[in-house]
Amino acid sequence: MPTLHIANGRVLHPDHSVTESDVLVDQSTGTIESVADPDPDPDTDPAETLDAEGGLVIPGLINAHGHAAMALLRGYADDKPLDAWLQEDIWPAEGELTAEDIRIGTELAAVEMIRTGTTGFADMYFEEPHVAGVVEASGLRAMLGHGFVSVGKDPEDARADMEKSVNFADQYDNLGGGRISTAVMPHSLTTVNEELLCDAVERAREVDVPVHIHANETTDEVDPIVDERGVRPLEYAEEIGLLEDGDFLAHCVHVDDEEIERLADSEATAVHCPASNAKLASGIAPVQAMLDAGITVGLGTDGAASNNDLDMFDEIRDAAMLGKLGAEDAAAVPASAAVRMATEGSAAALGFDAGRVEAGATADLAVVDLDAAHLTPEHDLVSHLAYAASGQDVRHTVCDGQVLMEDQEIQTMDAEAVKERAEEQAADLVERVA
Ligand SMILES: N[C@@H](CCSC[C@H]1O[C@@H](n2cnc3c(=O)[nH]cnc32)[C@H](O)[C@@H]1O)C(=O)O
Ligand SMILES: [Zn+2]
Repeated sequence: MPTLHIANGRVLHPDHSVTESDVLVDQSTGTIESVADPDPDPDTDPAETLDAEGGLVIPGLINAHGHAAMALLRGYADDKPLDAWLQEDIWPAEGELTAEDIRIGTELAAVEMIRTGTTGFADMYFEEPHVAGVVEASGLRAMLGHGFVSVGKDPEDARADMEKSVNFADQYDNLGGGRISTAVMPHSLTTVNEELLCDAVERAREVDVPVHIHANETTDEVDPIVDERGVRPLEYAEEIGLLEDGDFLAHCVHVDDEEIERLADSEATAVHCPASNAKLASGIAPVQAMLDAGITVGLGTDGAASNNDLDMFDEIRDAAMLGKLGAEDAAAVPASAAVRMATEGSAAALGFDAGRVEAGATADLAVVDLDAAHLTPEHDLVSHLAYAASGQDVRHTVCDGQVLMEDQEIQTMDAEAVKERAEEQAADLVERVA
């Protein structure tokens, strides 16, 4: 049975204590076999050793909301609010996206994620079978779904798109050696009409997958629901059958106290996207209040076109910074809470048995190099993860027991070729849109 030995480093445990420990990974099951004191005289001869000397073994970070192929639209349109940005720039460009654009954009995202210690991600986009192909080849873990809207569409086309979302979720769940899971993904509570939303939720239950949706991202999204229905969006969400176990809501920026309570009383989770919310000036989510209420909160970058990178270390820092500003309290969203959002919070939101370095968990890990001026001195390593480290400090990335990056060299993909191809494809896309 092949064993991966992550040796000579320190380990961040689920309680956020740090010890000098070795991690043994059973590569046949992709799980962590043990986290134990370093063995000075190992009598077994592990097939593979990853040297973590001077490094910290952390759970692989999990990006719980995004649109991976939008990496191809990074820097394409900036400095606009959500509605104008989507309608004037992004949707017209997306109208021209081919399956090949999406495959290459997703490959670019995969390279960036592996490079920066992200081992799992959620993706709401289109041409998802091609996304699944990239997930399979890259070795990452992912929760995938076909996103759909009804606004601006012929009702029959919109219904067909909803069916496509259900069929994809049904057919691709648990593929990729179990690394792929799926959800039905209506775009938002305002861009999909009530009838289609209700049907999508019902169909998701039938095929036994969760629902992922953008919720309460901007006031422009909340106000029409309140005006037309006289209820807050999350009450509407519950009325149409959402907020069940496994459902996860992106953003939750403009949620009032009653909605926070409703979400806390439900089995659904929230995914906080601080950088996207700041860049589109959507607002500041009441993250500390959500955590205090007992809501499981994960962390996501959203698409690279509204971030503009997929580095989850940045996201952790933004979550802590914005959380403090929003609560007007420097004690809000402390380092440890922000790190937990990107690890166990995101894992719980996506239903991954990951987000912790512990025997029995899936072996989704990253090793962060601590030997850097910006990570010196070592008063508090959790503080460093939240406030000082970046994805560029990641030395090794492991997912499902497979080494995806060793010594900053990606093993499963040709990073240089992917970048070159993405550059060409993006230029080609811009010509097609013009
Ligand atoms: N527009 C598609 C379906 C939606 S897929 C997911 C969509 O989310 C969009 N998106 C990206 N970032 C955000 C965000 O922050 N809020 C809302 N939508 C976003 C993205 O551009 C993409 O169109 C259709 O024709 O049916
Ligand atoms: Zn989004």
